[in-house]
Amino acid sequence: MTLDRFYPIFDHTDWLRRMLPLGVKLVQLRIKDQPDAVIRAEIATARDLCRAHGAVLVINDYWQVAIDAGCDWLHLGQEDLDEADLPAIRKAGLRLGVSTHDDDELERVLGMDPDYVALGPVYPTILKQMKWHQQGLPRVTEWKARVGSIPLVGIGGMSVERAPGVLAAGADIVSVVTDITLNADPEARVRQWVEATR
Ligand SMILES: Cc1ncc(COP(=O)(O)OP(=O)(O)O)c(N)n1
Ligand SMILES: Cc1nc(C(=O)O)sc1CCOP(=O)(O)O
Ligand SMILES: [Mg+2]
Repeated sequence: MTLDRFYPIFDHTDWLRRMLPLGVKLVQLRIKDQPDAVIRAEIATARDLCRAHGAVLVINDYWQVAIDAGCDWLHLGQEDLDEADLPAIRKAGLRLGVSTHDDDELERVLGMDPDYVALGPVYPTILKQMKWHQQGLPRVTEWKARVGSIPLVGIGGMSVERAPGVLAAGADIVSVVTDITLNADPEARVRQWVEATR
């Protein structure tokens, strides 16, 4: 399966309702700090919306809920991987994307046969505090050489204007949050993303 090159991340299914009709074909639901019932309901709704629009849905963090809901894709970071039951995830047939930020993390995840590898933050991000400031484009090129045929996702500080350079440096996919969610016109911005990455 070839994943779309445009990979937005949203924290609520209201965003999916708005953006899936515009041509988003790969999307992550990244919910933080919500009660279990909300998380389960949101994941089930996201699953149904993405199926209806022919889009690939990636669930961030909540691997057990994703299994229970019959989802197809998960994203896990390094700390998530410490807690996750990888054999159960694989047995359930879920595909797995993983975060990396340095050499040790990359070495660790290459042994897990991931379905994509994310590198970040390529540019500085305002979304969350991280101990890494920015990896830069040469690092994207280095990571692609190391992951080979595994799809490489560039994340962190992405914009429509930066995406072509990140793809040219070796990323297969560009993932983005605030360039869309903080934009004055998120729908128009998503249309620009779709245009720039198709
Ligand atoms: C595509 C993509 N890349 C990286 C992340 C970050 O995952 P993680 O390090 O587990 O941090 P949180 O997103 O859970 O705060 C991601 N979600 N998606
Ligand atoms: C969720 C996340 N993970 C990152 C990583 O480097 O692992 S950077 C990031 C935030 C991306 O948001 P924005 O597009 O607004 O910078
Ligand atoms: Mg996580």
